[in-house]
Parts: sequence; C-alpha cells; structure tokens
Amino acid sequence: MMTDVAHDSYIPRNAIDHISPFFSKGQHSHSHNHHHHHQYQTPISTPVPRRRSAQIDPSTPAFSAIPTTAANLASSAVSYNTPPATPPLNKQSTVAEPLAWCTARARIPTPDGSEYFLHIYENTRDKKEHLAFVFGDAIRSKSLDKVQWNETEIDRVKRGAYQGRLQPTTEVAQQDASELGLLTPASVAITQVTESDVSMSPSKPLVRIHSECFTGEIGHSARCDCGEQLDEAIRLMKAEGSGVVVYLRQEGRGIGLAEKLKAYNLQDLGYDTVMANLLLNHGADERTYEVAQAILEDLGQTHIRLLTNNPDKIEQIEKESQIKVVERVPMMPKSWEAIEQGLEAEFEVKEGAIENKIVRGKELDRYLKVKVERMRHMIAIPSTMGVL
Ligand SMILES: Nc1nc2c(ncn2[C@@H]2O[C@H](COP(=O)(O)OP(=O)(O)OP(=O)(O)O)[C@@H](O)[C@H]2O)c(=O)[nH]1
Repeated sequence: MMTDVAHDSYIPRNAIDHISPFFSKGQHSHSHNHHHHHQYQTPISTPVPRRRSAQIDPSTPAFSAIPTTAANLASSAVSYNTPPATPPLNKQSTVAEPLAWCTARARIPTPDGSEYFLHIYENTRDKKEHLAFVFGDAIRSKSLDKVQWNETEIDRVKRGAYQGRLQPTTEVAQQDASELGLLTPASVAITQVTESDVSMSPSKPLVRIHSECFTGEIGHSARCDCGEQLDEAIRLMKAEGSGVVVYLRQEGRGIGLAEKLKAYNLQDLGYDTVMANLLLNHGADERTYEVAQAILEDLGQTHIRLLTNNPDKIEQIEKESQIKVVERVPMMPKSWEAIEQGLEAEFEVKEGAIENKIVRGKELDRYLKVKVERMRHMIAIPSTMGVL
C-alpha cells in the first residue's frame, strides 16, 4: 500500500505521514478519475484524528478496533474499501455517471403498523438529497452495505448498515453509554430477520420513480394528483411487502418550486401546464432519470414493474442502463376512477373530507387531460366526464 501511495503523482509527500483513509488502495485503482482525486485531497492537510471507536475493547472480536497508525496500516492485511462520504466506485456498473451512494438508512414505522426503510442518497450529478423508500427486507443497498474504511460495527449500525431490527438496549448499557459519551458493543442489540422474511419478496418488485411536488404532497393542492400518487404507491408496496419508491428532488418537473409557482399564475390566466412552462422559457419537462438509474442499480433492481402512466419515464429509465421495465403498472387517478365507476356522487357528499385523500376538481381534470393530450400519458379519460 505504501508503494502504491508513493507512486501516485497526485499525492503530496506529507500525505504519506498520515496514511489518510482517503488513500486506501481501493480508491487508487481508479486513479484515472481526476474528479474524485480532487475530493480525496481535501482532508490531507489536516492529520486524521484518532477515532473514538478505536477505544472500544479490542478483545471483543466483532467490535475490535481497527488499526489507525501508519505502521499498523502498512502491515495490515485488511483491505479497506470506501472511505466515508466518498462514492463507492463499482466497476461492474454499466452506468458510469452519475454515481449514487446511500449515506444513511433508517426504519420508518407507519400508523398502520407497517414500516419501510428510508434511504438517503448522495450522487455525483447534483447536491440534492434524493431518497428511496424501501419496503421489505430483501432489498439492500450495495453502497450502504459496503464496509467503509476504519469503521466498527457500531458505526455501521449508526448509518443503518445492519441486517434485521435494532432492539432497545438495557438501561444499564444506556447509562454506561451516556457516562462514557460513546456507544459500546453492549449498547447495541440486533434481532435478525428470518430467512423466510427475506426470501418472500418477489424478484420483480414494484417501483415508483416519483418527482418531488411540495404543493401536491405537503400543501394539499388540488391542482395535481402527486400526493395521491405517492400515497397509492406506498399503499401498494405495503400490500405486496416489497417495493421501492425513488423520490427525486426534481420539483415542478425539474424547474423548481419558485418557477412552478410562476407557472401556476400563468395557469390561472388559462394557459395549460405545458404552455405555462414554455412561456417561462422552460422545457415542458426538464427532468432526467440518471440518478434514479444509479439508485435502482445500487438497490439491485434491474427488472422492475414500474408504476407510471408516463411513457417518457419508461424510455428514459431504460436508456443506456441495465434497467428493464418488465411491466408497467398504471396509476389511475382516484377521482377519474370514481367517475368511471359512477361513484362521483359519493364525492359530493364527502367533499372537504381530506381523510380519504382523493384529489378532485376541475383544475385536476384539466391538468390530467393535458398530460394525456400533450404529454402522451396513458390514462383513459372517463367517457362520462363533461367538457373541461
Ligand atoms: N412545471 C409544472 N410541474 C408540475 C405541475 N404540476 C405538478 N408538477 C410536477 O410534476 C412532477 C410530477 O411528477 P411524477 O409524479 O413523477 O409524475 P409524472 O411524470 O407526471 O408521471 P406518472 O409517473 O404517470 O405519475 C412533480 O415534480 C411536480 O412537482 C405544473 O403544473 N407545472
């Protein structure tokens, strides 16, 4: 490792004194990538602090401290992989750029008793925090599970790279932890999930690639059905016990919230969603799906059943990637489904009852109709619906 480091022209001499985690062998096999070198250089000027985790009792095998001195590192046979907060470079991946890697994952229980794992991603394309809601135990993030340089089992637990479920520890262990100001192996308890829990998941899970819509998801807007679609995707994945919602921060079809609000003002003048975007000098849809491709590959999802009505999304997600949409699962707007089934009258009674979370109204109808007529969306307009 020393030789490897010394021969790399990118590394200042003083870096070798510290044997920074940012110069592990694994990273240097990718020395053609200048972009990443730039990132790795930053920490060199400051000595690498001795990590607290090194204080953990080394006699406990699972939590043995990882050597941090130069001498230990040079003689160590342990191969260190990804340093913290750097992209795991996956040679097998067919999607070269952008890379996406999961920095943390946590269990999110929901009111009906089910749960999912929220994954937060970083990527090389933008600075946004894209997310993945993962349902079921079988779907794992490769980048999250990868062993990072100098990390202990406790570090892995903190970032969510454990299998099974975390359990509350004893009061004694918690007391110890609070006195020491650090977690010890006794502060961590994990229950493994059974083999059958893991194998029950279908091989082709439901996937929804959803773009952020603050107004529709948080703001109760009846201009679109984005919130309803997100809820429905989650409902279906809970029911199947498996699935992934990739939640992309491409607000307003990629134009951002401020520009979307301007578009709404133009829509109030009578322009449709497409025209409003164009009048603001934007494309009708400025979204891209490469980060979603990288996230799905990281989660091992290459043959997917995609919940969408949008043909552009299918074309873009399959483009230049391993990902295949083996089935499209339509998302019928709830209010149109009700109109089709002659249940519209029930809505009148329930109007204002947000609890059923059904978006409805003339503005939504117009928005959906534009999707069908101008954006090739595959939704059947109810025959009984009046003029919009
Ligand atoms: N510019 C603009 N964006 C909108 C408007 N209404 C909703 N959006 C955005 O449109 C996006 C909706 O994306 P998705 O939920 O992925 O849906 P989709 O691409 O239309 O296709 P489906 O997969 O069929 O739902 C979100 O980013 C919303 O913020 C609008 O009137 N103008």
